[in-house]
Amino acid sequence: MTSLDELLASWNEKFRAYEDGARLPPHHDHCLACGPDNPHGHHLTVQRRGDEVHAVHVFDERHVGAPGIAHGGAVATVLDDLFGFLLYLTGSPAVTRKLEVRYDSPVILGTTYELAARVVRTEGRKLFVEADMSETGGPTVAFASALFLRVDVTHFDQGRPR
Ligand SMILES: CCCCCCCC/C=C\CCCCCCCC(=O)SCCNC(=O)CCNC(=O)[C@H](O)C(C)(C)COP(=O)(O)OP(=O)(O)OC[C@H]1O[C@@H](n2cnc3c(N)ncnc32)[C@H](O)[C@@H]1OP(=O)(O)O
Repeated sequence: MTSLDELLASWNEKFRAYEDGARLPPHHDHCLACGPDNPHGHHLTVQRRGDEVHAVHVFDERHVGAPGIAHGGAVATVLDDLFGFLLYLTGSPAVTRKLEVRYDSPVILGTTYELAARVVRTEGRKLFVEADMSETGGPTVAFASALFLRVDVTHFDQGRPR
């Protein structure tokens, strides 16, 4: 498991300019949504596309809610984490203060979905963000809006083992 000190050391490396189309780094190796070393995770991979971040994702049996359908919490996890990749573009860490998810249609396990997220407005520390998810060329199956608040690095010290 990556220690907090290792994460802090990687801070500057992660918050740098990324070329259009570049794959963005996971928040850390065990992040529930994007960490490659989390066996329960979604292993989300995300690219910068202009001012947006994009992902292609398939939910599997580990994230089942009703049979054959992704759990709503799993869908929210992925959308929330996708917002976390916008922070690489805005240049500073922030955390979710409020998240609202609209579930338009069931998200089917084993189906490929495309996700896109963007910042719609900033006001001081506040980032207002939106994301949508659909099959290629299809209608939106889930839409999320959120308020993220910029925090400084001491915020993450709260997770240090006591
Ligand atoms: C150490 C290194 C680590 C490096 C790792 C690698 C890179 C990682 C990069 C980035 C990491 C993020 C990865 C993303 C992962 C996905 C996202 C998550 O899962 S995040 C986890 C879930 N979220 C929380 O755990 C937050 C818990 N909440 C808090 O800690 C506090 O509430 C906090 C810090 C967010 C805010 O607390 P306050 O006391 O500073 O501020 P207040 O009182 O809430 O208000 C600030 C402003 O916001 C407005 N506000 C609050 N709620 C609002 C609402 N619902 N609508 C509109 N405005 C609202 C308020 O009215 C106020 O506005 P006015 O400044 O007065 O203008």
